[in-house]
Amino acid sequence: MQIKTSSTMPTSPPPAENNGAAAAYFDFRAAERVPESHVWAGMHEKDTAPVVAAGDEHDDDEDHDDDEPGGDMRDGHAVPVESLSRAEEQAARLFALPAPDKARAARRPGGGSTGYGVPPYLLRYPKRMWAEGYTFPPPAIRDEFRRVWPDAGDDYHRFCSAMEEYDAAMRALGERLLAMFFKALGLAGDDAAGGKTERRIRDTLTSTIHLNMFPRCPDPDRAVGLVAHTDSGFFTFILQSPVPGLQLLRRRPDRWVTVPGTPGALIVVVGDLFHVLTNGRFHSVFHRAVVNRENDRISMPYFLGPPADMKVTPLVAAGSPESKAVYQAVTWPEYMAIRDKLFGTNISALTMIRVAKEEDEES
Ligand SMILES: O=C(O)CCC(=O)C(=O)O
Ligand SMILES: [Fe+2]
Repeated sequence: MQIKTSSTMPTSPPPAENNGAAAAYFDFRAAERVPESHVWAGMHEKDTAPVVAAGDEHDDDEDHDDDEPGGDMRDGHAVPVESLSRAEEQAARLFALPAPDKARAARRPGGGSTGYGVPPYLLRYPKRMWAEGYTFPPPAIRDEFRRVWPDAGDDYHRFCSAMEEYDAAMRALGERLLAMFFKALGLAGDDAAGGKTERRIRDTLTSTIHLNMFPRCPDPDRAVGLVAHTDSGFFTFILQSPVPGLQLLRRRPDRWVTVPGTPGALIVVVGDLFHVLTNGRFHSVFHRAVVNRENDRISMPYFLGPPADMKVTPLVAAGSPESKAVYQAVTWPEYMAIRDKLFGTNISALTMIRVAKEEDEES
């Protein structure tokens, strides 16, 4: 199945002052109601046109047939299910640890996003998400989680091995998907101009894992698991569990589509830098996570992107209708700096680096 999406910017709330003290997680387990600090009043109403079951979504005549989908469910992904379920099981064990154990791996000042706690960019919102989480680059797994399990016993080793196995599986999938995408774009093969670029991108792909826990919520309509955003890198894999919660934004009319809880299915979310790389032929997709009253939900998004020093330059296929690059070449940090400046506005960072009109641009 395919879910077509594109890159409208939904409304976002005004920025808040960064408040370090707010970085600590609230005790979700004990909550009998959603406290003011976590209430996103009006957010769902304003952003959510009726939520449509994804199964009703396949026919899509009003969309652009020649665009590639921004979000795509692939359940024939050939990733060993044991690798996925072992990682999920270990993530669940991690989140079930007592709060002080989890907090030992807290994000360090100046340490970027790595660690446990509210990521710096989420602290800029006036309200907190109904979620807790870890962020780490796979090479840091053993160091990071030694903080949670200082004795480096069996629990530590089981966790690290499961995450390393997950990393290897997702990375291999990322490399395969990259090859498929290049083929779909007519850029594959040794002779094509894209062949060299493909190899360079594949050989330098960087990755980050998020482990998100969205606890069940006494008033899910007034809380948000993760606010609407696009991922900024190339693409992200989000494994689906039986508990739904991921929503993708679909256009015309704008509405949030709930991805069904299909265990073992992987959603591929296209990020902004892949939008740039493909010169707008693949659209980055707005998505968010909602919470529910009955069940906790764990997600383990796996992000793939370029190294920090790589200029991402739009690939223009010979003989394709887009004969000119639509976007300026940017590195990931340059792009993030633009996104950062635009926080709290409804201006998309992609618009800021656009140098020519996209063929399919909405008028
Ligand atoms: O948990 C999900 O389904 C979405 C997570 C996500 O979009 C993210 O961490 O960037
Ligand atoms: Fe995301």
